[in-house]
Amino acid sequence: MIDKEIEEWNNVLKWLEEKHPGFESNLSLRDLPGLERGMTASKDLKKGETLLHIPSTCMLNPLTLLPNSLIPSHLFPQSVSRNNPNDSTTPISKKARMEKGRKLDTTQLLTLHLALTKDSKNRYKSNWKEYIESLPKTFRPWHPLTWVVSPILTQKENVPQVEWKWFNHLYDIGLSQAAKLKVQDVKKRFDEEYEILVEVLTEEEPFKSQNLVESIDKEVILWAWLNVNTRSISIPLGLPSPSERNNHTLVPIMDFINHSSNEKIVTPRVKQVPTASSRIRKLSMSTKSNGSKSDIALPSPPLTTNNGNTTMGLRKADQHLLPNKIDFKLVCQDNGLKKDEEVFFEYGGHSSSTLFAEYGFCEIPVVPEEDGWLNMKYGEVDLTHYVSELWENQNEEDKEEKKQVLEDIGCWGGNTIHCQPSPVHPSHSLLMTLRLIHLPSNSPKLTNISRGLVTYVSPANENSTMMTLESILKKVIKDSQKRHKSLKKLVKYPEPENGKILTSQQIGIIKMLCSMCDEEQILSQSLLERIESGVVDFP
Ligand SMILES: C[S@@+](CC[C@H](N)C(=O)[O-])C[C@H]1O[C@@H](n2cnc3c(N)ncnc32)[C@H](O)[C@@H]1O
Repeated sequence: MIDKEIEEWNNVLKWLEEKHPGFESNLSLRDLPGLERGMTASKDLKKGETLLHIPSTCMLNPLTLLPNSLIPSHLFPQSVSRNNPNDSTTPISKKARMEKGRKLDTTQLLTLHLALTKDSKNRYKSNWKEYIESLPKTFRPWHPLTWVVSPILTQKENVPQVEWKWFNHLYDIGLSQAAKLKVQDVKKRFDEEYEILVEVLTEEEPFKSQNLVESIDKEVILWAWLNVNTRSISIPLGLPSPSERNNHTLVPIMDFINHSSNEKIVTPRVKQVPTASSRIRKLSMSTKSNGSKSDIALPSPPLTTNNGNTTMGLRKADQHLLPNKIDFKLVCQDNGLKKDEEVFFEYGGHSSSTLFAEYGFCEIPVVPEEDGWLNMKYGEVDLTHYVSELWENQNEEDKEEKKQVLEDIGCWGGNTIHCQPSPVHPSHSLLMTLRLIHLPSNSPKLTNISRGLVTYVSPANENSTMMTLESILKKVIKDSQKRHKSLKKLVKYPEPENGKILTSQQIGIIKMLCSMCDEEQILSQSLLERIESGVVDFP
């Protein structure tokens, strides 16, 4: 197994070296049993030395795919002007899709490309074959999306039902309401994309005549979709909004780098630099570049990017980045790297529950004690579920009016508590939501609140707000302790009906979920103590 992975890794390197001039790497694959696959320094490296240079030609996105694909070109996302007012993030109905002419966004197109490589008759060969073979082979059983997508349809492929039931049960008993909401959100996105791709396979030629919908089943699409969603990097491709759905790419090698938010160990952010050959062409071009500064700095998920300072000796005026002519470059951080030290970068400012729902892991502090959690850069507890319960008790008219006010001041949603900047505090949105919940119907203060002129309502309102926050925090702690206990029980008493000892992977996942309980309890307890000691002057 490990030999196979090393062979696949060597094939990718060979492919990059032979077919993609400009590729440079000082990274090696770390593939040890029990450890997450990752990238390490191949030798001692000093500040500023190149860790990795990935040419634009080897990236997998609609622009590189268009001349190299059997997917009909009319399905590709259209390169139109930005900020098209008709673009929307709302999914459109099948009828509307047909009337407008079917188009796939980048996520869907890349998912389709990966899925087509699994055609049993091998009709869809990919120029990225070596890269695709290096991708994770399956996301079952560890990615939480797979815990809520039943493998029933794939029984023919012998996906073990017993294992799925165990993970589905784990989802029920081991996830906080906040994490469940986020996993459900991922599922909703997957279900929508799946429906669209089935339509494409069923109705578009040549897929329709080839009856491809039979050979590319849901399990294949799930595999492809999760690869795209857990591994792509934002980049300005000049494709229409919503940008986070269109302007991203798969990037060989770079997508083997794991996440950390620890500033002491992460490399400087990924730099986007002009593809070497594009510099000459670019200087003689009179057309306007699509790569404005704001495009380049686009911080959209899954992985953050930054142009940093452009390198390659270009003058400031020449620093345009052209879609499809952008390389990625990683350079060594200030304190250098020792040979075999792991290389990380930050995927984005994500909380544990977001990392878990989207990528299937969460970050655990080096010292997983109280201080460790309180010092995490993105430490957070999401109270949405508890606030929604209170919100439901408001009368309908109140709800509408207050929701509008919260939207006006940008405080609708975001009911979280945070540990940075220290000490633990509620978000402004959470405070404003609780203050409004305690505001009498038709209060004259609503107008000034909606104009952003007033945030503090009255001592009595603040008192009620703090009491509610206290009671929510107590509930969070209680629920989290209960969940922690159930998780511990799972490890202690493995499933009686199959009598099997848990695998190390199952135990690892339970430990991760227990850590998320620790984070919830430590942050909530810390805020509770602040409130109980009389700190009520939150801004
Ligand atoms: C972009 S890939 C990184 C490479 C990946 N480890 C691999 O084997 O191909 C993202 C995935 O890596 C894993 N990952 C990334 N950072 C991690 C971390 N700090 N701890 C555990 N798993 C991590 C998660 O499974 C995530 O979905």
